[in-house]
Amino acid sequence: MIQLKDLKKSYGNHQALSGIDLHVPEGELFAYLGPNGAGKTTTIRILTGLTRLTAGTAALNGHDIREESMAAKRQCGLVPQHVNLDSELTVKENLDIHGRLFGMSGVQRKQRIEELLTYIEIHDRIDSLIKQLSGGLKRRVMIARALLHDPRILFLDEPTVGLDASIRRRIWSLIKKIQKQGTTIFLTTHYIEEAEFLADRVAFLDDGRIVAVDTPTALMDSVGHWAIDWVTEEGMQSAYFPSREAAQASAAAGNSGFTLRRVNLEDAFLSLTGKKVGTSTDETKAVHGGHGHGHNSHGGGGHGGHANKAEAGHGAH
Ligand SMILES: Nc1ncnc2c1ncn2[C@@H]1O[C@H](COP(=O)(O)OP(=O)(O)OP(=O)(O)O)[C@@H](O)[C@H]1O
Repeated sequence: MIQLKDLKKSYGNHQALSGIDLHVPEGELFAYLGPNGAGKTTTIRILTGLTRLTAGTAALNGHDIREESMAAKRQCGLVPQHVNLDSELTVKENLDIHGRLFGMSGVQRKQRIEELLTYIEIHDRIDSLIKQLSGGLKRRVMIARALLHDPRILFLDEPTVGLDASIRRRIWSLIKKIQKQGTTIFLTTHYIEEAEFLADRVAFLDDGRIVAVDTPTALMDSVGHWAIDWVTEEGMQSAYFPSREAAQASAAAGNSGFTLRRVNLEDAFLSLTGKKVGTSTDETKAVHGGHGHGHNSHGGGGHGGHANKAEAGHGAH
């Protein structure tokens, strides 16, 4: 369980977090979604004891991170955004060092390392040097390292950034498997599909503030179910509709090319903030069309058909 009350963080005059309130119950997979600089990593760094909060309170499984910092730290494991394994050491040696830091005995370390490497399916690489591993395998070793002391809460900061789609999906399965064991998972991402696929609930973070917290479905439903996109001189525009038929009817009334697709979390974020979250890797959902459409009719079609502007091409990471 993670509890934040009015959490604030300033770096000099810059307020990175402006009063975050959150409750993540035990066993939940919670995604923290926001664009670059929104404050995702700062939140994780505070919760894992890597940086100090400026105001407010935070607790992990009831342990206040300031008053009971050691107990709070034992509750959690962290997989940081950037690979920070020792590349000249083997998988086993990297994990062993971490176990020593947590005061585990030699027998405990040996047993747990064997168990975890089997669990994450890289036991055959136990004696490989880190520098010989692919990006996906390094990420798995980092997850194993974070789980070594058997934490009840796992923080994953952009766990699949830079990995290709098939490797990303393997990491997603592993994350789901870890959650099934009862671990609370707090994950930051700006991959829309990652939050949609994995999360029980999602928080939208923008400029140090939470603008919405709900299930992915509820957040998407608040916008509509189907979207059409079209390009104007001002950039990409989108309109949202309650049904595919309504979206198609509106698109057919126009006179330029359009894309018909399902609404996603990016649309929900865009509706609330006017900004894009970041990178969408979804290649499959869009359907292209293009005849008879007047742009100004977008958004007028029925319930939920509202328009939004997004800068074309913005948001690549
Ligand atoms: N050590 C620091 N000193 C000064 N400013 C910082 C520091 N760390 C972060 N910031 C600023 O705080 C804000 C939040 O940064 P943070 O790294 O938490 O964002 P983020 O959502 O994790 O972004 P990203 O997706 O790029 O990792 C940004 O404006 C960033 O420039």
